[in-house]
Amino acid sequence: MTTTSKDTRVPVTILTGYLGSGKTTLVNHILTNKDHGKKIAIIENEFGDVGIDDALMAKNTKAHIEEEIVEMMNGCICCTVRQDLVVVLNKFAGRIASGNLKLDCILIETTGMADPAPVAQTFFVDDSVQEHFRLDGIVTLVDAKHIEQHLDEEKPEGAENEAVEQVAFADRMILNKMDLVDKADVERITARLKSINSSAPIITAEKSKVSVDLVLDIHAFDLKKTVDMDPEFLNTDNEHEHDDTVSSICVVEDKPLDLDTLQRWVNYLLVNKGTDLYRMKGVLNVADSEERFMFQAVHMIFNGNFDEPWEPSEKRESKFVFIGKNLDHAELKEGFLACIQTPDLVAKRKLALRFAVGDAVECRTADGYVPGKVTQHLYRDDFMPPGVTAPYQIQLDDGKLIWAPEDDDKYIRAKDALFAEKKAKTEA
Ligand SMILES: Nc1nc2c(ncn2[C@@H]2O[C@H](COP(=O)(O)OP(=O)(O)OP(=O)(O)O)[C@@H](O)[C@H]2O)c(=O)[nH]1
Repeated sequence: MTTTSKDTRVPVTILTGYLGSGKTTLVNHILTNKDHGKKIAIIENEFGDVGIDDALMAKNTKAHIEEEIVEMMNGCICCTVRQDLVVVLNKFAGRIASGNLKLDCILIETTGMADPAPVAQTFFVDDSVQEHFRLDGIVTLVDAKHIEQHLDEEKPEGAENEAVEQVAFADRMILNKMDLVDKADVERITARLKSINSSAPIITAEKSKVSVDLVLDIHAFDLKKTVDMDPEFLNTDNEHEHDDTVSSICVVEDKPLDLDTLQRWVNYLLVNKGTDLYRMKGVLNVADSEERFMFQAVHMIFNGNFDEPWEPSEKRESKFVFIGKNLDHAELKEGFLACIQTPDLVAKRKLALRFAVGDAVECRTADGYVPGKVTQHLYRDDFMPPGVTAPYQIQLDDGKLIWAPEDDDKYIRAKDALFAEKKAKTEA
């Protein structure tokens, strides 16, 4: 079947792009932008065993989705769950045929590790899918900061480079994260993308903000062009192989995590493992917080914040997904579990502090350093931000109770430190 102006089949967009390139951000943008007036169904696919994208989707986004959103988890859409895609599409077709659903388009968000070709193939080899749906275009998100690393990656014998495939099969590319690169980078990357795929227009964007008309219902997929590029495109026996040095690990844990320990550990990972750790995502249950901690990292770039409160009906548990190359699963799991706030961990944190309860100290206040005594370790009150504990509570000599945000001389130091310092200098 070919596309004609009378074609009433529902257009389907395949949204692809490497891990962390901004696909979910684009879906959020489309769903919260009401101006396009389109009724859109989203089909989501996640690489790991644990679904996180649904939780990462903003509440206001969800309000626009109604019941159409479908999340398909556990695996890769281009391999194991391809048949599930056919089932979901046929379910939509049934609802449309019975008048229960009217859709202007469908958006399939693939995993960052998916090869878009086998997903696109579904629209030409499955009769029922072909009858009701038309592949409108493959839109590839490109992370301007990290794409070169992924295009350059040497792959094991026989394995495909997914980042290259995603660029090669694109009908349109969105060169995203413009805020993280300069003009020279953009020129170099654009030339590189064009050398792989000269026909797909490249749109630059920040935070995946592009006009919806440039992405949906664009009539961009061209079967002839695709078969010319890849003569095996329609061959259903053509197996593709992923690079199995890239893997994912998911950890789910219901005991609350210690924010301070978690931050130190994540910092360690970003600094020491950021090259091979392509992606981290988490929805975390942090001790002393009624709000969920939402967590995202792409290589060394990290975003994390407390978000909406846990719903009363929601299970307070942490879900953490890591995706990367040559990951040491046992080490990551152990590192994560070491962030659980146990009595031992709390005792260890107290032991690591420089001053004991009762020690005479000086604290920096608006009036300079003021003397006082440590009254409590790991202090917390309701006025403090979620999850945060201060290393010390101190009673100043005038009776006032304050807390020190860090165990650092900038905030708290030994009593008479300045005097001792001056004395040492004079003696020297
Ligand atoms: N600095 C910057 N960050 C961005 C931009 N667009 C998206 N991000 C951030 O990049 C991270 C990944 O974005 P997502 O939209 O979740 O990426 P994704 O492609 O859906 O990720 P996967 O589904 O894991 O492959 C998030 O922390 C986003 O906030 C951008 O233009 N600039």
